[in-house]
Amino acid sequence: MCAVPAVEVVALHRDLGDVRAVDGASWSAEQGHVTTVLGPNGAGKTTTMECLEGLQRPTSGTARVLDTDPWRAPAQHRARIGVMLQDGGLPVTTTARRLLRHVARLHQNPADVAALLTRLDLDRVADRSIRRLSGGERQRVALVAALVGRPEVAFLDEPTAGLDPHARLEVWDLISETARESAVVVTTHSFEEAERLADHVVIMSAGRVVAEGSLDQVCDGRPLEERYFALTAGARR
Ligand SMILES: Nc1ncnc2c1ncn2[C@@H]1O[C@H](COP(=O)(O)OP(=O)(O)OP(=O)(O)O)[C@@H](O)[C@H]1O
Repeated sequence: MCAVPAVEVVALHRDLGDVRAVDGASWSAEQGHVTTVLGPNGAGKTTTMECLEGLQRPTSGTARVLDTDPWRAPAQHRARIGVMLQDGGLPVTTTARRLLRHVARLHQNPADVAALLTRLDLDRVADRSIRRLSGGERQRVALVAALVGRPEVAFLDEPTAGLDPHARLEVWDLISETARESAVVVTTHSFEEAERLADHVVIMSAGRVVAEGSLDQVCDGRPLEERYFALTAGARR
């Protein structure tokens, strides 16, 4: 018997006005794996993620998460999913600690907020309003908010963009640990991040998937960076 993948995208199209943001993409992500999605600006990564998060409706094709259509999913489904959006999307008048305790209370079996704050070096700023945090601090709060409910699937849109090297290591460590029990899907522009984290790699270009597989399969004996440039040459839009 073949288990259904935690995340499945099949022939996904998404038109936004006269732009075909996603153009027939198909890929999947498994429980217990970090799947990294790479691709040039405008390749359709965020649009695909938003279809999987139930924030956008596919024009055609399917996006399924835990064998459920995210667009029509009930609240119980959403509680099983963690989402970190590219622009954070955090309320700014509350403190990180209050926000994260609130999010934790929405879940049945949350992780320990205090331990996560310490782990991501946020203790010092946790009682300050989010408005007064640095960009990198906010980003780590957004990551904790996505993971505190111990989601079965986590979608992390560029989780380490702009983080300092210490913070990046802490975040990579947390993502790898999370993936022991979940499916984690990470969009990134960092080859280093993909090489360190990925069990599975998807490369998108101009709305399509141009490569998918393990790092070894996608790289085929060459550096990821070299493969990426060869696969996406001329496709920026
Ligand atoms: N609301 C919108 N209306 C029209 N076009 C849009 C809209 N949102 C996104 N697009 C276009 O859809 C395409 C895919 O955008 P998307 O944000 O999915 O790319 P991306 O791969 O996430 O890029 P980046 O690496 O810059 O985050 C781009 O050409 C973008 O300009």
